[in-house]
Amino acid sequence: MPETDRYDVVVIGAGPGGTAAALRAADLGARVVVLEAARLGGTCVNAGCVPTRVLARAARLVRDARSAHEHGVIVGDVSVDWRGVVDRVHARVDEVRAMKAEAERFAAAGVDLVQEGRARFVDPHTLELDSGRRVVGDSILVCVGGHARRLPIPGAELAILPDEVLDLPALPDRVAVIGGGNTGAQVATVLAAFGSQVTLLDLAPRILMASDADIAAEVTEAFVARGVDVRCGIDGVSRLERSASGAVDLVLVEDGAERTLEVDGVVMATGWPADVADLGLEHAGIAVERGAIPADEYLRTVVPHVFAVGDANGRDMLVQAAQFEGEAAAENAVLGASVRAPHRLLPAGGFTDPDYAGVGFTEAEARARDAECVVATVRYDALDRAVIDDRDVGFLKLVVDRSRSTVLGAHAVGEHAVEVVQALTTAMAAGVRVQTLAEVRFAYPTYTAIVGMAARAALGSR
Ligand SMILES: Cc1cc2nc3c(=O)[nH]c(=O)nc-3n(C[C@H](O)[C@H](O)[C@H](O)COP(=O)(O)OP(=O)(O)OC[C@H]3O[C@@H](n4cnc5c(N)ncnc54)[C@H](O)[C@@H]3O)c2cc1C
Ligand SMILES: NC(=O)c1ccc[n+]([C@@H]2O[C@H](COP(=O)([O-])OP(=O)(O)OC[C@H]3O[C@@H](n4cnc5c(N)ncnc54)[C@H](O)[C@@H]3O)[C@@H](O)[C@H]2O)c1
Repeated sequence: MPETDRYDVVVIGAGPGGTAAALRAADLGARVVVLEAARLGGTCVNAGCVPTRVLARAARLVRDARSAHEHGVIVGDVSVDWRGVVDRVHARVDEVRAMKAEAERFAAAGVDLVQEGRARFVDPHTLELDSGRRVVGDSILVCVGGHARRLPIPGAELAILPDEVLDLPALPDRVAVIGGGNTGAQVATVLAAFGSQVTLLDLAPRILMASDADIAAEVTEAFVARGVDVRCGIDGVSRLERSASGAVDLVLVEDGAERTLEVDGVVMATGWPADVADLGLEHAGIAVERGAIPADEYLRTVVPHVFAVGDANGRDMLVQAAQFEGEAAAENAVLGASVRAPHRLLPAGGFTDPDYAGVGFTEAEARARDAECVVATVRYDALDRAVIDDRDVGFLKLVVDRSRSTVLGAHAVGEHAVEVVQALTTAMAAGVRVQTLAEVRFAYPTYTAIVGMAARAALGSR
């Protein structure tokens, strides 16, 4: 007979969502176990945010080294040692993993950690691991995250997924990135900075569909200025074929006509379905919809003692959302449903070049609610610090209500755009009025000074 353990709360997955959930549930006095099939930390640390940030930093270094002569600094020829870049990524990931020390934090909180393979439901309260061990929970928090989607097209095996970029033996001379969401845009930025000729393809009419439309337009313009071929609104990618020269022929349909693009590599960044294929959700009575586990505002699935958190529920696929949802679900599981998602303020940003970020309503969302809302945009070329640094591409757009008192949304592109939006998120969380933001004295010369400029513009413009 396999061993069976009983817990108040069983957490599946130790990414940002599962880690936050387990620690919160333990904090509330529950007996908690975390089941993790792979490395602690989940997508974020091991394959997502952290490696992407290290690559983004290397890409900036290339850019800055190439333009150093404009500042009177002579650097000489700049080239990329791809193996060196990859080694650096792995080293930084290990450093961040060590810093996060989930196992130690679980032990200190009295949370059991079981790493005996993948967990799957055998009934609504019981999970079985690859080892055969069974774990029973009063509540089960499904924090399994997701994975990159491989398009179901002939020759798909000739493409790589975003986390496989680091496995490339060398940088491709010509590369097609399919999908211009946050992931595809970041992959495009990095490969372009490292010298690849990048074509970015998307079915959607523009890249970064989740962002404010002006953000997408500005990032697109910057990409094009750097030689990235951005092709949105394509009808589809039909197939990939190995060409006679050993390259890959990517066959796409654009404006109704079939075209072939010869490239040396293809990266598919076309979506992020939940990791549910082998989770046995059918044994718990839960159906998957559009690649995710449906959950209500309290993060409960159709089975009330089973919660779906983070990327697994397919809503806001961000670390900050997963952590918030993990804590909320833990409280709802232990204390009874009272904490709701989604979150009112969820800043998000992408580390392309230039950076972009947003919080709150986009202009389109705000106008759909009230066409008379006020929008003020200040461009980086009016910001002293951006001009001083020669980083004057970008803008901050502030969306405020028609009475010009409340910030409804903020969207920025440009150097340190994510930090600029973060500053506004803090103000929005504190309910700071536009008038107050306009009166704040910002240190000179700083990027965040643009917050005061935009607030003053919002008060002045009709
Ligand atoms: C390239 C890339 C860059 C990103 N950059 C950012 C960024 O800059 N900022 C940001 O906020 N977000 C970013 N994200 C998104 C972010 O990584 C995710 O939103 C976040 O990791 C979701 O956390 P999670 O806990 O829901 O899932 P995950 O982090 O995916 O963790 C899920 C865990 O569950 C485990 N698991 C899965 N199935 C089982 C099973 N059956 N049994 C046991 N264990 C299982 C997995 O091994 C994994 O450890 C990025 C994503 C990608 C792909
Ligand atoms: N910096 C960050 O915060 C960050 C970075 C990466 C990912 N993420 C999150 O992870 C999640 C997944 O992001 P993602 O970019 O991998 O996926 P996504 O679903 O956000 O974007 C996929 C893109 O691929 C396009 N696409 C789909 N099928 C296609 C096809 N056949 N041909 C051409 N284009 C096609 C879609 O139109 C879409 O623009 C998102 O929620 C994102 O917010 C966040």
